[in-house]
Amino acid sequence: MNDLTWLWIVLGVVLLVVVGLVGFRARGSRRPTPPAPSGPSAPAPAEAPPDASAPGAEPAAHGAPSDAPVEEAVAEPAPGGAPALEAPEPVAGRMSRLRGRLARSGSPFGARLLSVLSRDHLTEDDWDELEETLLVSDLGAGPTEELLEALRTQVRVEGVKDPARARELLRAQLLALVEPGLDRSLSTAPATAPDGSHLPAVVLVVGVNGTGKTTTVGKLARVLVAEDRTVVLGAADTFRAAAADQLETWGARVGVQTVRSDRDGADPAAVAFDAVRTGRTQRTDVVLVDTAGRLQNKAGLMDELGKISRVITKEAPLSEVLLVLDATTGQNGLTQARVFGEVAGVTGIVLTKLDGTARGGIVVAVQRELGVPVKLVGLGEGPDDLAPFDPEQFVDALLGD
Ligand SMILES: Nc1nc2c(ncn2[C@@H]2O[C@H](COP(=O)(O)OP(=O)(O)OP(=O)(O)O)[C@@H](O)[C@H]2O)c(=O)[nH]1
Repeated sequence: MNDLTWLWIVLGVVLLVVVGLVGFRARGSRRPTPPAPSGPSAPAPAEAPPDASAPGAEPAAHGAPSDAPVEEAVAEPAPGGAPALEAPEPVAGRMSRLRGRLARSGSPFGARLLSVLSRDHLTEDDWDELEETLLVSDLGAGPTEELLEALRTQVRVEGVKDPARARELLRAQLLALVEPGLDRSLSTAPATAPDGSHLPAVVLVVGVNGTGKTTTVGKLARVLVAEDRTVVLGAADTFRAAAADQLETWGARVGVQTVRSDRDGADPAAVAFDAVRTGRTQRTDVVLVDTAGRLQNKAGLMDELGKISRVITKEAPLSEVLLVLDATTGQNGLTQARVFGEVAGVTGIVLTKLDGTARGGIVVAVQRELGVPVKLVGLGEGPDDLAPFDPEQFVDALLGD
């Protein structure tokens, strides 16, 4: 071989190495592609400019951490190239599966109550201890007073002879406060319009930022998919840039389409409208609409939620308005609940992060505050850690058995 041949061989090898390196880097930086095509971007018939100057408007500082668990959990690509669809866990039995986490929201609450109640002769100090324990659990002043009154009467009449009887009394009283008779079912059945066209059930999800709305919409989509319902998601949280991506990722994992806008700060009502229209034309059972949760003045909130509801109801009636509340925020959560209750016509409460608090009494307080039932509870960051609320299991978990 002469010198020229060697030169060609060396050049060829260098070229191969360069091409290989470029290809490797390009593959490493690609985002996972969802299996379902994303929905049409909202045509935004009445788009408003981003309202960055609104009172209380703020960049969502928690955006990054809240996205992390979803992105990490994207399914591995199937052999065909598209990510494999996940099969959500069955809904029945979820609360018992998550009972260990629920128990954390009861202890030491239940244990302390039982230990005081089982004492031989209850002194005024014992009753004070009971009252303090109940108040610390976020049960609220009214329900605490009612519970103590009922217990005092029973103790006076029949006495409490043993821990088993104490537990029985306490269980019955706590259960009564949680109101087991309330209708906690979700209205997710589609209907037919007078003109014979299809009307999906529309569920609007509201609440302040960071409470877990987007996560809850994603988990709820899985609940519905597990029940063989067809679902469309509407990413009407156009305020936080990553929210639509986060929602789309949740949907893609179970083959659910997300309707979103291509533009940050697009009119949320336009996106919500588009999602519901998509649900109508595709004859979907349920449309779940995520909204932005910025804390602002009541008038601004009323305007925004009012517009979203009006625009949606041009297409289909609202079946549910779910208020997402973070169980760890205690009395602050109740103040938020009051405002949303007044402006949004809430039909049910989703209490998230019950796994992260020892203050399970909030269930009672928030139901009293709004006069609507807790329908779902969030018990962790896992995709299927959302369960229909079951009062009996909840009280049993509080008391531990
Ligand atoms: N431990 C626990 N974490 C939860 C639960 N629900 C949601 N979270 C976490 O709460 C954080 C905020 O959730 P998001 O769904 O982004 O909250 P958001 O209300 O949509 O926030 P905005 O889009 O800013 O309005 C995320 O890290 C979630 O993983 C729950 O039940 N338990």
